[in-house]
Amino acid sequence: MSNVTKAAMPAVGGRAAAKRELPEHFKAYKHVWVFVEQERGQVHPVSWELMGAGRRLADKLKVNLAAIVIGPEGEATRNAALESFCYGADLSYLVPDNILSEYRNESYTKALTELVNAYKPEILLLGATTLGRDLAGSVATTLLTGLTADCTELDVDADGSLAATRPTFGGSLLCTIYTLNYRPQMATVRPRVMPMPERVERDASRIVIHPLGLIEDDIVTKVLSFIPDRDSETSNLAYADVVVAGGLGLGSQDNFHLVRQLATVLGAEYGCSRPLVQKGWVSTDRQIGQTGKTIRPKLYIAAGISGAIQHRVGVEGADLIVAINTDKNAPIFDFAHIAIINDALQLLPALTAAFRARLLPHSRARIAS
Ligand SMILES: Cc1cc2nc3c(=O)[nH]c(=O)nc-3n(C[C@H](O)[C@H](O)[C@H](O)COP(=O)(O)OP(=O)(O)OC[C@H]3O[C@@H](n4cnc5c(N)ncnc54)[C@H](O)[C@@H]3O)c2cc1C
Repeated sequence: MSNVTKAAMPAVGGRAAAKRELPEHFKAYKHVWVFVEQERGQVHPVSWELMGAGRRLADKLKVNLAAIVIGPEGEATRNAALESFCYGADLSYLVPDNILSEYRNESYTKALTELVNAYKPEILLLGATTLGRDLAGSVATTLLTGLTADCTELDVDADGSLAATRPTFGGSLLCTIYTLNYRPQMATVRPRVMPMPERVERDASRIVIHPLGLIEDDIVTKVLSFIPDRDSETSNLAYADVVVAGGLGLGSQDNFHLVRQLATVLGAEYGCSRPLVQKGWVSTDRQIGQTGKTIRPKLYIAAGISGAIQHRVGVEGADLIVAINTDKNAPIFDFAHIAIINDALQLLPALTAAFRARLLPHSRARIAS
């Protein structure tokens, strides 16, 4: 509704023609906010990644960066607010209330929209996690403002507008989306898309505690108990230092064990391209790419993966990409740092044996000492 893409702009006048003067009541909207996502006392690292991105935007706009911490009363919620200063916050808005113990859309939407209406940020960023996506959508529709989901780049234009860039047309194009005439300008970013800023020990400078005027009877949803997903803790793919992945070039589900074996020897996580998930060879949480996980490992080994754009966007933040492919013209060689033109079915077991011979004596020595 309120979002304008470059592609949809009128030919004459460009974006400037689509921008009207901000309505008077939006002119007071200032500063950049990052929603600090925490559940059961654990802050999701995407929140700190967003603090890094938010800091850059706030510096460009010469405004403050605020961390938004919503959760139950107690140390964990307060610690999340304190920690936000170490990742660059100038101030933190804290809504501590036991009604917020478990995430529920109604109570969190109420808390965040109340904060926005009271303190008026011009930019509001959230992680594109399950919780963040749910919350961002309902906050944007409640506030009747624009939301750009799954951004890969955030910047500020010369006129101070948020330029939120994301893949479109199945990842083959990037489009930059503006929320010109509404506030706040909202965006979500997936974990690992933005680099993690360095943590610098800093004292809390300013915490604003905002009381939430909500009682349990006002909330329709009740949380009876929390049962973690059996598989939710099995993969740390997005945050792994070393990732080994396989694609259709492996030829069969049975051959995927070659990827797992190398990953085990390297102490790495394993992943795959989308077709392997679609074929049911590998579980969904292992998919890497635009519609899977974004990774930023120190080392990424891709075996039998062609390097389609939708895969590339999920891996190009890796420090070192080693690609194994039989086709010397495979697109993955356009962005891999080391290209190995070879049969993955032969090379993967050879690499596993070589690393096992080199690494295992060291780990045995470490265990013994
Ligand atoms: C909206 C949308 C979203 C998508 N999201 C994602 C996503 O998140 N992640 C993703 O990965 N894809 C995604 N895709 C799919 C993507 O476009 C590609 O189809 C997919 O990445 C291809 O997977 P692949 O590289 O495993 O297979 P292929 O493209 O078939 O490539 C197989 C490669 O293996 C090589 N090969 C063959 N035999 C061997 C061998 N013995 N040894 C070594 N190499 C060999 C071949 O030369 C080839 O390069 C998406 C597509 C769309 C339209």
